[in-house]
Amino acid sequence: MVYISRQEHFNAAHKLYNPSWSEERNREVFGPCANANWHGHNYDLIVTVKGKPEPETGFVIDLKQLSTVIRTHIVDQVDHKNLNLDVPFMEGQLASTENLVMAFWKILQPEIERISSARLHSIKLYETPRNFVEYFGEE
Ligand SMILES: Nc1nc2c(c(=O)[nH]1)N=C([C@H](O)[C@H](O)COP(=O)(O)OP(=O)(O)OP(=O)(O)O)CN2
Repeated sequence: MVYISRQEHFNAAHKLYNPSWSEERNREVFGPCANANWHGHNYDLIVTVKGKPEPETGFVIDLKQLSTVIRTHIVDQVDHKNLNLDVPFMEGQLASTENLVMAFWKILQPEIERISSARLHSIKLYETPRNFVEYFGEE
């Protein structure tokens, strides 16, 4: 089994805010991340798939095709957007890094299976160079 990864990048605005809480509670829990006028991040997204290299190509998956899938279904939907307001698949969810990777998994898994016999292994999302989340599809 070989694990192969593609990294993509996007910029997006958000705030961490629970609408069922008071302003004070949001400020207490989320601090400056609850700022009413939003803040932005330069996100780095790393998608890893696993499989056996195909004898005819030596590829587990064509990285160009993997990049196209990630860009079309994720990056184009979130880049230069407000994650709380502009992204239908995040509607009603807190725009945390954890919730983003889980939403990305639901979208990418079937798309990767459609183009390849490789399987999605993990999604890693850097919100800042020091804050990142990795998800393996477990419920
Ligand atoms: N469990 C989570 N905790 C936090 C998340 C998150 O998505 N999940 N998000 C945030 C903020 O949005 C953001 O990541 C915090 O930014 P910041 O404090 O500026 O982090 P930096 O790494 O840039 O700065 P340091 O100085 O290293 O703290 C908060 N928590």
